Amino acid sequence: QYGKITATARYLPKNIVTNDELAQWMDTSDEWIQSRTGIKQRHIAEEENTSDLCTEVARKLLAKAQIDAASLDFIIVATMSPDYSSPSVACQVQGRIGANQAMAFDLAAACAGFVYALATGENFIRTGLKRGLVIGGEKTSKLINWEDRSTAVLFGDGAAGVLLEADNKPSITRQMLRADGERSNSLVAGFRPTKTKFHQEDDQAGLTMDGRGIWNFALNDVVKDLQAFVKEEPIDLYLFHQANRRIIEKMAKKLKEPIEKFPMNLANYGNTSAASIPILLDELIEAGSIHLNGTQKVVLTGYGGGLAWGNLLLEL
Ligand SMILES: O=C(O)C1CCN(c2ccc(-c3cc(CO)ccc3Cl)cn2)CC1
Repeated sequence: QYGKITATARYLPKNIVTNDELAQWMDTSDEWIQSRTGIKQRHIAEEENTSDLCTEVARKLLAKAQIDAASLDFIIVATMSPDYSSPSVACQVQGRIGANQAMAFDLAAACAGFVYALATGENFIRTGLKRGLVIGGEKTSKLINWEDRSTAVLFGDGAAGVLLEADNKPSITRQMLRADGERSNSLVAGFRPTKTKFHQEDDQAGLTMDGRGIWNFALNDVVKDLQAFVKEEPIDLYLFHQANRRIIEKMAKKLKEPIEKFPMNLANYGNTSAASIPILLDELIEAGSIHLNGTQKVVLTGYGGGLAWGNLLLEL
């Protein structure tokens, strides 16, 4: 048996912050942000934390699929911004929706997290589990250094995910998961300093990113592996992690594929890290661009902090 995506859902915190709003108290401008990133606005959670965003997604998935939480075998949450080290976000979701038969754990692969998590869910189904949730959820707004205009304007909060169920036909037909820890300082966030009787460390400044380094990684390593991954196979849609419009345009050019195959919604959400691909997937299904009738070849590509990156080939 194989995994089949049978429902998708997204949840965005209600507070929308426009570029102009940021420009009121940060030395930036709508013109700079839009021209360099393609971002126009982002959702920033207030009292809601990552577990709240992911719980809303789980509730929507159960309602859409008309299934009972107790019928779930697993819940995997991909996040770089969990509420706690323990309990995991996945366990918090499991308890809040009453999925008392589901094992549950978080997966940390930053912006490649959803691709890693969906591959992991697929592998559980191929080894016998029947049904589970795979969710990407972030509140990176709590990790960001809001004094650093080079990163604070890029990120947004949000969550989205899929219901994955056993089916006798394969639809996630190829996986490629990669990492390069030698470039782990390319995107750093969430350090917990030791402050004990035995050892004391200073706080770190909040999220830092080597933009140039990740830019080159995306255009070189990610593109090269993607070419090997798709080989000569005709692909209908490429759902890329929504980090930056200009980067995606350059990657499409290097792949010699028309930009129409690379849908982008980052104007509305900014970079939502592990949530960006499932938010895009849910919007495309809602808009009818993806029909879920097994006729389309869709590649999901996550890439970012770790460095971690990965591709999945879906026949949706
Ligand atoms: O134009 C400029 O000056 C700047 C140049 C640097 N930029 C970047 C660079 C890298 C990323 C990025 C981030 C992640 C993390 O999710 C993953 C993947 C990527 Cl490609 C996003 N923006 C912004 C505009």
